[in-house]
Amino acid sequence: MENRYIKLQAPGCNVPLKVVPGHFATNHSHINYYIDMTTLKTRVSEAQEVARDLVGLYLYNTFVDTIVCLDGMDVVGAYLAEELTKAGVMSRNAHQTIYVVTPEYNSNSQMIFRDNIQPMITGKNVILLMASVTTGKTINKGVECIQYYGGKLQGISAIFSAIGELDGMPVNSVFRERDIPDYQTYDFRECPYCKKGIKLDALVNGYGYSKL
Ligand SMILES: O=C(O)c1cc(=O)[nH]c(=O)n1[C@@H]1O[C@H](COP(=O)(O)O)[C@@H](O)[C@H]1O
Repeated sequence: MENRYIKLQAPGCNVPLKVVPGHFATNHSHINYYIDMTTLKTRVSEAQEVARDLVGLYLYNTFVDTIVCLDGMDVVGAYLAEELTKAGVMSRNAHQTIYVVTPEYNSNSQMIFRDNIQPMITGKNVILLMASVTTGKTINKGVECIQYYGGKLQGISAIFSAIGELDGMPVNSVFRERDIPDYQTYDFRECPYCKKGIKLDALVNGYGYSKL
């Protein structure tokens, strides 16, 4: 798998998206490309570039108090906070600085925030930041969690998103479906690869992949 990477560019973005064609299962669907975000999420120069691209998608009259990171997006989240501040996006936090937090998953796979983190969500202007979005089901869980704790959702951002909006809320992304030629996502019951008896190459989630 490591040798099958294809690097794709998006207009205005200086870092490529690495994708691997094949047959993969996420938590919510089967997909024909694994999108490898490893270096975009962990290499400082790449995370900074992604943050610079994402900041342009926010209006300067938006308030941002907290960035909730899923999919291991904390490094990008910290740079996004810095870029938002540099761009003049305001925070209502007492110390004029943005919080960057990650929810915990409980034993029922629900996203939760402990008591010490809840004040960074309740009544705050929140951005949800993800690595990749395919069906939007993970976004729904994140939004449910933010709203449960009383956060005010101001935006959703991702490095890659196959959808442009969810329930009227735009999903801002550096890379879109059109940037990956022939990107397909299937309900596992309808997956044409499975129907042809083609085995899965790997299971993928926000941490990475495990080959099968
Ligand atoms: O389906 C993805 O977006 C996805 C593609 C991929 O190549 N790798 C991967 O881990 N995913 C994960 O699938 C989840 C999003 O899928 P949806 O819930 O279907 O939008 C996120 O947690 C992604 O990290």
